[in-house]
Amino acid sequence: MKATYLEAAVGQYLLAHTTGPDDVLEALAMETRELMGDRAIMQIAPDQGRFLTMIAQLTRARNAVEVGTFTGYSAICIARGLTARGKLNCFDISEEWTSVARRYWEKAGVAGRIDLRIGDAAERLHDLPTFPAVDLAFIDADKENYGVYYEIIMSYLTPGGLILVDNTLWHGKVAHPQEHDETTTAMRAFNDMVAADPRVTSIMLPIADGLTMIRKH
Ligand SMILES: C[S@@+](CC[C@H](N)C(=O)[O-])C[C@H]1O[C@@H](n2cnc3c(N)ncnc32)[C@H](O)[C@@H]1O
Repeated sequence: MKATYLEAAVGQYLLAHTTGPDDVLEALAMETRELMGDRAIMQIAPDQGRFLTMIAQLTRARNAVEVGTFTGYSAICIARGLTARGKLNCFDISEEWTSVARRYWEKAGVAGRIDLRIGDAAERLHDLPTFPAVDLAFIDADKENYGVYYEIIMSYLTPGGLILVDNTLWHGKVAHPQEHDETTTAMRAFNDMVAADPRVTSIMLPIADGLTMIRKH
């Protein structure tokens, strides 16, 4: 369970009362555990996946961006929620991990709506076309660079567009000033920056490891 700040029974209850993943996502989660071992923890949780699809549907998103794709679970969830001719541009540094993603995108029937760019997202995000504007983004990569990705995506984001950011509670450590490790400090700085950003309205949701939803004015 990713919501480590919740009592385990409450976390299990919450998952049991959320529409679960389909067979393709279940198989992807299983293969990711088999291939990646401990690294499989990087995959988003099933309730987050459900949330991403719903948000894409509710916002009628057409042009989405994902930073941090890994084996492709969140990308499937976003792509499934896009409008009929919607596109998702994914960014990741790993050919190896995203080769699994490509296989599962085919199985999920969403390969045709996803473009994957391999390389450092801080550089590759600048390759995005300026039209159509981005209306939905998901940031789930190296935490120390969240601020960089946020600023680049903001420059492509349409007014009213949404950025969703994963791991913003960072196991609850951001709320404890005695925690000073590099990632906690980076995540705290990112959260403070978003909360003070006059360009946006934001809400931090206790879903999985913390998911912040940010709407550009
Ligand atoms: C937490 S995982 C993403 C999990 C994914 N969203 C899912 O649903 O399975 C983080 C990913 O960010 C990628 N990453 C790390 N640093 C990066 C960078 N500088 N640019 C692009 N991707 C990066 C890693 O290769 C890894 O696949």
